[in-house]
Amino acid sequence: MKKGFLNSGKAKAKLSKDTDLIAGPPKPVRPTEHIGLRYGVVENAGTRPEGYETQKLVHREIDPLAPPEVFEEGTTMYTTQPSVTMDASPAKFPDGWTECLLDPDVKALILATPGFPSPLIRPSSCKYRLSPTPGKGHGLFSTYRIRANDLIICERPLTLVPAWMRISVRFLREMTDQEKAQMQLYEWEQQLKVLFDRLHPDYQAAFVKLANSHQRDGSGPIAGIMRTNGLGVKCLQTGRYPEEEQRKYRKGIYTAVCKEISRLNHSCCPNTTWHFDLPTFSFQLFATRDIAKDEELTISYIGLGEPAKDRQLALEPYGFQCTCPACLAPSFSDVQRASCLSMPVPNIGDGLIKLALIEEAGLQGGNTYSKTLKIVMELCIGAGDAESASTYAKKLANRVWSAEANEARAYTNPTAIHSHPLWIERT
Ligand SMILES: C[S@@+](CC[C@H](N)C(=O)[O-])C[C@H]1O[C@@H](n2cnc3c(N)ncnc32)[C@H](O)[C@@H]1O
Repeated sequence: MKKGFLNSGKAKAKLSKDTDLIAGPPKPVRPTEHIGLRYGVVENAGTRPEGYETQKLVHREIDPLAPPEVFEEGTTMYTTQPSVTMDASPAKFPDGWTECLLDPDVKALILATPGFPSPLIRPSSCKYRLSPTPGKGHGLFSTYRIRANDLIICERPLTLVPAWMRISVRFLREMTDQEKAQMQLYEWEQQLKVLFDRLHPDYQAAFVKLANSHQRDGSGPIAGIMRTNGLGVKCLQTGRYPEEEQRKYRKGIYTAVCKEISRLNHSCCPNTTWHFDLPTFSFQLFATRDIAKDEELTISYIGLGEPAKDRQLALEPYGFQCTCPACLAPSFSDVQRASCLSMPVPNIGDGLIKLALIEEAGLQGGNTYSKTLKIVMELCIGAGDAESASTYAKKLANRVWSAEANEARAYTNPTAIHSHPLWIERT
């Protein structure tokens, strides 16, 4: 679409879904940092202090192809990705699309991704069902035996929004911190409502069916569902935020809600893991070990290296007590986890022991397992054993979700190992 097109009568008559909106306050308001989101039961949740003025957001239609530098600092953009026409329906576009709230430079990054938007990579068949699960609401269960590394689900999220956002709130002098936090949640909901209204009715229906563990902390209904079901997307970093701010405030990280994958319950020994694939703009869910028919599929909502009591603390916003095997036997599993994850790998034998111990702890979906496989592969190269090195490269390459898989793909046969820098160095 050409610049200026949006002002033409033709454009107004035929508003297409690739017409983006930007949101911003009517006059400059000093942006405020998140005070920190509360959860659980918050007193006076959802009430607005007397005299509080709701921020009126101004939405403007813009040229969807406008470069990021034309936007004012602090502008966020409502955009549909991949872009579809107004009459798009899930039946016509089974790959689906996502309603996004993006920083303009992140939208530019998505559009510049080689291959974007590629069609979804579909698993050979549907291997799961949604069923009630005692004490956990609903969950996903396998309908077939699933093998380790198999792709189980591939889906585009319904929504994608920043995990951290500048939210303009006109604070009154007498407001307490609690009230300020409540007003941020209130204003956030107003912005999310615009996004929700852009969803296709079928997607809206799927969204409102999802769990909400934030019903008594002042989160609006849309924010509550996002806080309960959002999966983190870290690959949309544009270098705008320093690393420290990314870690501390989750700046530059996005959170996405899915119709299917958001139905997965948590386990500290999960049997699946997921990865966001930018070219297809989709989440891919993989089995991290063999899964029996009718077993519940689980992911981890949190980091798994910490002791059970810290993990439970991190799970508090989700409002449940974890009863996975590791949490039921913390005195054993805390030691088991800490020792296998920190075990040094001076030789191939120790590497193989470490891999077996990580499997025993149920942590084979994690980074430490991939990193150990890589070290074992490199130790095999050092020992001049191209055959074994390629076997471990193959295992690594099959772990599509891991950061190391891409590089390993080049070394999955013994001849290719001869082109590995470490092999060249030793010969
Ligand atoms: C992302 S949703 C998962 C799907 C949800 N069970 C449903 O019915 O749609 C997260 C919510 O599921 C429940 N949940 C997830 N894992 C659980 C677990 N291990 N034990 C108990 N409840 C769990 C909690 O209520 C949590 O807030």
